[in-house]
Amino acid sequence: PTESACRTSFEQIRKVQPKLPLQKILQAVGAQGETFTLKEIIHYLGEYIVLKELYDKQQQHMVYCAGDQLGELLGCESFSVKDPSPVYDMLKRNVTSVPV
Ligand SMILES: C[C@@H](c1ccc(Cl)cc1)n1cnc(-c2ccccc2)c1-c1c(C(=O)NCCN2CCN(C3CCCCC3)CC2)[nH]c2cc(Cl)ccc12
Repeated sequence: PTESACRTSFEQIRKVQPKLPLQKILQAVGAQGETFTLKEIIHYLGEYIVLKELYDKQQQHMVYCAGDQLGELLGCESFSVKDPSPVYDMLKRNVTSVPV
């Protein structure tokens, strides 16, 4: 079962514009352009975590982002991928919706 099954349709299609600090993180993993779907942003953030090895090799659901720009944005030192709320709260604060 893919996690996208539980994603709202909004995340699948509507484009949002990340604010500058989030945009910088997405660009670090090769994202191009100014607007993305939330699904794309989540995908890029996952790549970023892997690329910067922010996840715990033993407990791979734990992300330690203290000292990283991601941690600044999230306002936390670590989080579990099993509890997406800090990430979605951060996204709400760091994207603006693009008028249709
Ligand atoms: C369900 C999903 C998720 C998605 C959103 C949220 Cl708010 C939580 C959780 N998820 C489950 N594990 C991860 C994960 C775990 C460790 C390292 C990187 C990603 C993710 C995250 C994805 C992603 O796009 N995931 C798909 C393929 N991932 C599987 C895990 N894979 C890694 C597992 C550890 C070893 C390296 C590969 C990478 C590809 N995007 C994210 C972005 C953030 Cl801010 C946080 C976590 C994730």
